[in-house]
Amino acid sequence: MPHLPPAQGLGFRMRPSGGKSGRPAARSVHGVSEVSASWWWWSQAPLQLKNLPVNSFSLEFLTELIINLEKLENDKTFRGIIITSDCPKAFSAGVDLREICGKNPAHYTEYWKVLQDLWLRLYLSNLVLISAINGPCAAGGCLIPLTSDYRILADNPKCLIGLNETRLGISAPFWFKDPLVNIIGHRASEHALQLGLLFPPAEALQVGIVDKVVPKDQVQSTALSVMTQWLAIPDHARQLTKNMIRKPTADLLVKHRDTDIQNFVSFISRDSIQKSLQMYLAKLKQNKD
Ligand SMILES: CCCCC/C=C\C/C=C\CCC/C=C/C(=O)SCCNC(=O)CCNC(=O)[C@H](O)C(C)(C)COP(=O)(O)OP(=O)(O)OC[C@H]1O[C@@H](n2cnc3c(N)ncnc32)[C@H](O)[C@@H]1OP(=O)(O)O
Repeated sequence: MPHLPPAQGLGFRMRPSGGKSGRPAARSVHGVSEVSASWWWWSQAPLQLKNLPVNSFSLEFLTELIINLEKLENDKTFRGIIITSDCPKAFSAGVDLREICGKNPAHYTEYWKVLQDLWLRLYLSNLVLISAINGPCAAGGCLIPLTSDYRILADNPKCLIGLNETRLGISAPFWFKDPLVNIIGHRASEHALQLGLLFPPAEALQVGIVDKVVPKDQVQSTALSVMTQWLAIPDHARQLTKNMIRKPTADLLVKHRDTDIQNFVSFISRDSIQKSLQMYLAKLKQNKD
């Protein structure tokens, strides 16, 4: 892991709500983020993503997320995580475009490798992962939902979800496409991916990219109730089954990850792509005004 300087506004929060176990809240500060590990409910941890303003995946944020997931995975008292956003504007805006614009090939290589690491850790996690999606998530912003076991989306027209890469003039990586195919099927994925569809809640539910749509103020309580159902299953049986179903998909990335990195680095280093990225970033800033 690279050494990371302290940063403000970056972190993950595990919010206490009068935990049933009676355990005292543990609070520790690590490098870039403050992690307050408390018990909210027996063996489930709410993980709130907070990289203001839009939870874009900076290298630093990705690295911290991986470290925190590893800690939860190794802490045998946790059996599941509810992942949500603590940023009002988005669940996640995906790849942080500043990480892939105006940097050098070594940086792009490291960035893509860490993004792959996060995907692998999530996709093969032994924990029950539930995405409580309380904001928009486009393209790379779908990484966490697509690698989760269950997705709950807030019923708000701003909460668009989907792999819209083609609309940005790029193609989704195969390891984004594969989980989508596994979730919504081949034909629906062809349609969604080629057209770069971003689904509003009702359509997202219909196509199956999310499992439930509920009013925004019920996303957390619904996630808790779904988690209770999943935790009623013995861990070892559920984990073996999850692994059996997901391993072939994960193995594809493991096998092809070096080639995938090379392809990404050579693509992103092109002058034409760098120019498009600069224009897209400028457009995002203009839209704000
Ligand atoms: C030509 C484009 C090419 C893009 C990629 C090229 C190559 C990559 C190759 C392969 C990767 C494939 C797989 C993954 C791809 C991705 O994830 S690409 C990123 C996809 N995400 C987006 O396009 C989301 C863009 N953002 C938005 O749509 C909106 O910001 C929003 C999340 C809906 C929130 O809207 P709003 O509430 O109106 O907030 P603002 O638009 O004002 O945004 C606030 C600030 O956040 C900055 N920002 C937004 N998204 C990103 C981002 N992805 N990376 C970095 N920064 C981002 C935005 O500029 C604002 O900044 P300032 O406050 O103005 O400084």
